[in-house]
Amino acid sequence: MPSTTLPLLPHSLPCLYHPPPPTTSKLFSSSPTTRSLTCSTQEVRGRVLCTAHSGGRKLGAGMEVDGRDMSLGAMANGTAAAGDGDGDEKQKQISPKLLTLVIVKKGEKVLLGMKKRGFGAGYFNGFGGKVEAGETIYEAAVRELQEESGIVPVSMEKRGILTFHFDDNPQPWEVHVYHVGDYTGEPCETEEMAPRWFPLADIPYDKMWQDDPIWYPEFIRGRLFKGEFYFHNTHTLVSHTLHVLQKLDA
Ligand SMILES: Nc1[nH]c(=O)nc2c1ncn2[C@H]1C[C@H](O)[C@@H](COP(=O)(O)OP(=O)(O)OP(=O)(O)O)O1
Repeated sequence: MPSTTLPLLPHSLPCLYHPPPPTTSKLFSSSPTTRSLTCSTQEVRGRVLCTAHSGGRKLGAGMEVDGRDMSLGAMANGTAAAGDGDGDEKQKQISPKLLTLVIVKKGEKVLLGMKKRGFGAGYFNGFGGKVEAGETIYEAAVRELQEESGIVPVSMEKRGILTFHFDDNPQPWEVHVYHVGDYTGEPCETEEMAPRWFPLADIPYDKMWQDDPIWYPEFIRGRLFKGEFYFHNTHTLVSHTLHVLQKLDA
């Protein structure tokens, strides 16, 4: 079937939104998060050794379990830290960086932006970015949408939480995905994004992050979802889990 790609939005349209000057302080985490990992144990010379796995990946080994109920956290250097469930981690965990991603879906089409600079440049994606100090995730989602596409949501609801793990970055990214069905203003090209409408049947997955073909279909079906994605060298998807939910707990 011939492609029915919709035209690019006019480049010359001035964006009405003028972002405030950048702030220097950024919020990189909400509260410390304990990730659940699989721990297989074996006895070695009278001591119990734990090997931690998450998403099929071995994270590390060498922890001694002394009979208490232990929880494990993934660490920067790929090892595991132990706590007894009351917050006394022996090593500090790396909390995920919080980000937002807003996808505008109206009728049978979706608004994506070609990322012009920074992380993910060259990919089509929704609009979003890092949650800054002093703002809620929802507020960050509204701000990033406005900064990157020039539009303001009339209604917006959270649809998913995706966590991206990288073997070349110790800090996971927790991306909160929102749906906008109605908005005010006109999408226009900004310094960061060049917006463009795509028919739902023609989403350009070959020019998007490798996880997108896995969860976009659930987003398009109107479902709630939570996923974990593991990347090699930032861009190559190695493994994942994705769960469709009745309710999002965060
Ligand atoms: N694997 C992935 N799949 C996906 O669909 N979106 C991803 C993704 N990894 C990151 N993203 C999204 C999350 C977020 O909306 C965006 C990355 O945000 P940015 O780095 O552009 O943040 P900022 O706009 O705050 O950037 P700066 O102002 O340049 O620091 O890419």
